[in-house]
This record gives sequence, C-alpha cells and structure tokens, in this order.
Amino acid sequence: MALALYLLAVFHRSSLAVAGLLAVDRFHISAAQLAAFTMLQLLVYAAMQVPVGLLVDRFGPRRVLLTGALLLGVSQGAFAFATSYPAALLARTGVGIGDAMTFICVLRLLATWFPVRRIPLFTQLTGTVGQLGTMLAAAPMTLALGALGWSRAYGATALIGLVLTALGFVVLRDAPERRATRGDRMAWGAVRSSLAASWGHPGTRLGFWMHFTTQFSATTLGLLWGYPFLVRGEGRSAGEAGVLLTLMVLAMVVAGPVLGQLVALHPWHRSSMVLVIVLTLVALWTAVLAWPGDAPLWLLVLMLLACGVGGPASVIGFDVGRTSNPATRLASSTGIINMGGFTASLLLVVAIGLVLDWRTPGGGSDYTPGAFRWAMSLQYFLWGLGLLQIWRYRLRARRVIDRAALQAGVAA
Ligand SMILES: N[C@@H](Cc1c[nH]cn1)C(=O)NCC(=O)O
Repeated sequence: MALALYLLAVFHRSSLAVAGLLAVDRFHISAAQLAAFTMLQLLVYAAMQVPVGLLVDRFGPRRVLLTGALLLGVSQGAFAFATSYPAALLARTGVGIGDAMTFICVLRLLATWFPVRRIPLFTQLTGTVGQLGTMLAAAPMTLALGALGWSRAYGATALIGLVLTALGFVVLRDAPERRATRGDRMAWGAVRSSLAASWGHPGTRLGFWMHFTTQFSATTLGLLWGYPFLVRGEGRSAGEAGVLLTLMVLAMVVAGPVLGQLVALHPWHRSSMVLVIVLTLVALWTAVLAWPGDAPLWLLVLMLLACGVGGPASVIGFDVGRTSNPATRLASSTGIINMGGFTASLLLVVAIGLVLDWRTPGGGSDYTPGAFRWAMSLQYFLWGLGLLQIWRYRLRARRVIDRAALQAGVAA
C-alpha cells in the first residue's frame, strides 16, 4: 500500500513534464515561469525533508504518509481546476509538500516490517517501483491530456490518489502488531540535539554526499532540461530524445535491484560502488561534452544509462544512514540525506537556466549547442565537491563503523 502511494507521489511529481506546452497556453506564461514550477517543487521538497523526518520519528509513518497522500490528492485536484498562474503555483507547492512526506515514510515502514538483511534490496525496489510513476506520467498522461483535456486528466489522477489514500487509511499499519506508533515528544532542545547527533555521525554525512553526487544528473534531465538538451544541444529528433529519456528510466529500474543485492552482500564497499558509478558518469559526460559537434547516438545512450544508474546509486546513501543511526532517528537521518540530491538538483536546474540565458545571443529560448555545453559543464562543480566529500567522510565513517557488525547486519 505504501509503495502504491509512493508510486503515485512520483507520478504527481512528474506529471507536469509532458504538459509544459499546455501549461504555457493555459496560464499564459513564459518558459521561465514554466521552469518556476519545477524549481518551486524541488525547493519545497528539499526544504521539507528534515521537518518531515522529525514528524515521522514523532508521529509514526502511517499518519505522516496518509497526510501527505491527502495533501497530494487535494493539491493535484486544485491544479486540475486552477486557471491562474498564482493558483497553479500554490497547487504545485502543495504537491511538493505532499511528495516530500512520502518516501521517508516508506523507508521507515520498511525498517519496521522487514528483516535487516532484506532492507537494502527492498529499499532499492521501492525506488524502482517509484520510477514506474515517472513512466506513467509520460505516455499515459500525454494520452489522457489529449483525450480528456487538462482539468479532467489532472482531476482523474487526483481522484485516483484520494481513493488510494482512503484505502491506505484502512490497511496501513506502522508495525505488524500496532496500527499507529508514536515516538517520544521532544522539546526544541532535544530536536536540535537529535539532529546534531544524526548529522554528527560521519555515516549520515557520507550518505548525504552520496545522495548529493549521484542523482542530480538524472533528476535535472528528467524533470526539465533533458529534452531541450538532447534536441537543441545534441541535434536529436523529438522522438529520439523521448526514447533516450525512457532508456534513462529503464536503467534505474534495472540497476535498482542489482545494486540492492550488491549492497546487501558487500555493505563495507557501498562508498566504493558510488565512487565507481560517479566516475563513470563523469567520464561519459566528458566524452559527450568534448565530442566535436553532436555526440553519436551510442555515446548518448551510454551517458543516459549511466545517469539512470545514478538514481539507485543515490539510494545507497540511505542505507549508509540507516546503519549509522538508531531506529529512533531513522526518519530524520533519511530526511537529511534525501536533501542532498534534491538540493544539488535544484541548484543545477536554476544554474543551467541562468547560463543558457547568458550564453544565448539575443536572449529568448533558442539555445545553441555551445550554450548547452557551458550549462551542462556546471555539473563538474557539483561532482568535484561531492567526490571530495564522499572521500573525506568515507575515511571518517570507516574509522567508526564496525565492519564485522555491519557485515552481520547489526545496525547502529
Ligand atoms: N534517487 C531517488 C530514488 C531513486 C531510485 N531509483 C531512482 N531513483 C530518491 O532519492 N528518491 C526520493 C523520492 O522521494 O523519490
């Protein structure tokens, strides 16, 4: 049930990607105003992670997940009938908040319902199922928008969400023996020290930087800049761009379970796996950006597959957080880690827009391949910072983590 609610959250999150042109007409907005929807959603999502984590530790995942699902349904309903840009922005903010309340709860439920050894794989499978929401938000949503129109298509998705929320209210339980759980009430001082203890553990910081470094390429391409980059920056047709972006999602779906198994078998080498994946990503992006003229299709395929693998690689960060924190701080440490990738993605989405405007002669959105080369090269700053921090905190985490206990599946 929780997984279905997460799939739906990812669907709602991604459901604007194919409706950009319709949104421009409906709300009479510019491309920059359209991009503001994505930025706002990422901003709200990232900003809500720590508060949501604290709420889950205090009120239990069931209550928070159902509140988030209700908010998502209502906000998506409001988006369906919004006719002005401010109303639509407000509705998307609600979608961002509801979305932010979902994934952390699902991971918290996994930690209670399943044996420790199965958690790495099930965490990855959760991410994988979520990605199917991105796929549903592509072709099926395009068809629904064409056949039903804006209000009915978004209205129908809101209704499905509200029905699932009602079902969740009936069947969701925090633990096999308890319908709902609660953590201890915490005064502000205790909240601060719990967060400080989480952040103070090098494992949480390692998880944060792993998440930060691995997922921004895929998120940025998937949510906003992938299509324009492939069409205007690399000379691909609209159809080819669609197939390439779908391949990226397929790579996430396939790589998730594989990485989940690897992490379960070799938890000590989690940061090595992430380092290899990020270095591969950097190498393939470098080949694409340095290629004279348009990069060949095979190279773009490899690059997008690697970006896709970055999605599940970011989930390894949650596993490091899980084994570095006690159960009472699990959700808040997950929130801290989850901020990493979404903050990096937000910075990149905004910075790419600014650089494209700066490098495009005469303004407008007729971006050139050269402008995209500059803009996409911004990723090197994020990779550089991320790799440095992963290396630093890997050394520190390895000093305090008991390798034998980790291998035996004994969490913090
Ligand atoms: N990186 C994602 C999860 C993922 C798994 N496979 C591809 N992506 C993540 O951090 N998810 C959090 C969320 O709310 O979706």
